Amino acid sequence: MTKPRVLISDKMDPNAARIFADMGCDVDVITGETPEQLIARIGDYDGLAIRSSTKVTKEILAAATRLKVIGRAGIGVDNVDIPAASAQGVVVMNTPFGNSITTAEHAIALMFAVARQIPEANAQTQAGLWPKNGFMGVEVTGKTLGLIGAGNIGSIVAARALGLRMKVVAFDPFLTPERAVEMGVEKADLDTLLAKADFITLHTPLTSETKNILSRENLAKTKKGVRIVNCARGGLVDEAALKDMLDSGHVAGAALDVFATEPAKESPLFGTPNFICTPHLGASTTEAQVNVALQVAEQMAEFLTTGGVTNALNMPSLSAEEAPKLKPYMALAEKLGSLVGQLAHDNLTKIAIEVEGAAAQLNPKPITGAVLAGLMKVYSQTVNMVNAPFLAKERGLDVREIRHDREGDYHTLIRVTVHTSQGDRSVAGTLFGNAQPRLVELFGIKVEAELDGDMMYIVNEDAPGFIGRIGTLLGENGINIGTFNLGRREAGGEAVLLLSVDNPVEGPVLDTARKLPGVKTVKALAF
Ligand SMILES: NC(=O)C1=CN([C@@H]2O[C@H](COP(=O)(O)OP(=O)(O)OC[C@H]3O[C@@H](n4cnc5c(N)ncnc54)[C@H](O)[C@@H]3O)[C@@H](O)[C@H]2O)C=CC1
Ligand SMILES: O=C(O)C(=O)COP(=O)(O)O
Repeated sequence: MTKPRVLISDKMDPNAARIFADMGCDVDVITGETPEQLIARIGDYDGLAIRSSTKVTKEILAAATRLKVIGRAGIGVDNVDIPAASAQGVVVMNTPFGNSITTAEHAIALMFAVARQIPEANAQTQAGLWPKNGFMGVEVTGKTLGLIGAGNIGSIVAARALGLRMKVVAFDPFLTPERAVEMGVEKADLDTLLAKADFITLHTPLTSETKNILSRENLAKTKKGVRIVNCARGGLVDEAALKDMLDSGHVAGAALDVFATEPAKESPLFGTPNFICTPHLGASTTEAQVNVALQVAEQMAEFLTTGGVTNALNMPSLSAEEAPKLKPYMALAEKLGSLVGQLAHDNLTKIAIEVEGAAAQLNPKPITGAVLAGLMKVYSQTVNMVNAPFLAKERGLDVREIRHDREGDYHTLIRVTVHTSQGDRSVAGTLFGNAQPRLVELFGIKVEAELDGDMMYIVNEDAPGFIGRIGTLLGENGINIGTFNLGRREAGGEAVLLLSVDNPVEGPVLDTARKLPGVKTVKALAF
């Protein structure tokens, strides 16, 4: 098997490259390239490991024909076009905790730096000015910290602030009252926070809701003398309004680690008194960088070599332990989806995926993803488990997952039922020896067939002589039959024939087969 190839395109701790190599990947570290250079290169890689500098745009994804996974050594993934990656079937994963302590500590460091004007005092002292009377700071003890966003980083900042004997007021619509009590913070709405806070720190992602959350209007609602720290994402604070408020003295100090446009090589804020900044250094400690590098490389290599999925943002997790168990089920699910897609794909509005017996003990999401991927191969060459649920949703397909713990005739079963203009159609399959996918039911008729390679599907009136006739037709056209699977509703009723053939059955042979006496349907299938 050829090794998966991974590109590390942002500066990352060398442990990442080592882990990729140790876990069986070929890895290249090529950082600082232009988008054009990356577009020219990306087609050779199965995995792309990034931090925040590489912007994974639609254009880059379009050139990434082999790409299976993007791994973000860090938290924020706003530099990745996730809908485009999902549509293309590329898994996007991050490392949601590896740098949170470090980033929380940076927020606290910046809070102290603005409270005591440390950067400016340092600069003037080193310039030989000894400005002992030029600086008067404030204590943080007893002050109120307004926390916007109380997730992983916000919670750590809150704990540190409480340790510094501050009061913490938090605004986060998803913070439950119980969790607020547990954290020792007061849950508040945004206006209350703005009115109460002596310091405000931000810890939310940049979304349509949080963009400009500290707008000019909201900044005007803050207490005079407030100090503001943004270590989360540029765009949360209106930078022009912040400049005006610092100039007027309403805001006593501000510290930004992140800017609306990065790299921020110029800004009206630069040079403003009581304004300090760092170049997106929130995650830049040795500890955090080792954490995220190890984690992203492990997650990506595991996905590329075993199919295990951890911390993916566009697909359900699948542990390395689960992945081998699920693999044969996913193969069965994809084959059943594909069979349904090839035989009954017109006007599909609903699909139900039922798992029974041993299959019901497994994570249902990958099974559903595989059924949908098989089903939609009829429409799309690039569909896979990652993008199939998105494509199904886009098409308005109603997808249901049903679990039956009981065992029926088989110890494990997956049944796929679609609702078509002709009514419900159902196929079911099992695993022989827990490994070999087998079709066991086709549109209400019991059969037993391996779905593999080129096949032919025939529905006919069950009557003597038919099998001979079809055998002769295929033989005359040089088509060798591999396996022959027959099922029927009742003697003399409707019969289904599934043949595996050594080469595809072409149109003229299918047409002749359709004209044989008693034949209702003939179709070539491929798996
Ligand atoms: N400066 C840097 O180098 C770093 C920045 N970050 C950024 O810090 C931010 C926070 O990261 P985490 O705490 O790990 O994320 P998280 O997902 O654990 O927490 C985010 C919190 O924001 C809350 N939130 C969402 N919408 C909100 C809204 N409209 N109003 C108020 N709260 C809202 C969520 O409910 C959640 O609790 C992210 O943007 C991340 O990218 C993370 C690491 C390093
Ligand atoms: O993890 C995050 O969200 C960060 O913003 C850290 O960014 P970086 O990896 O330092 O470019």
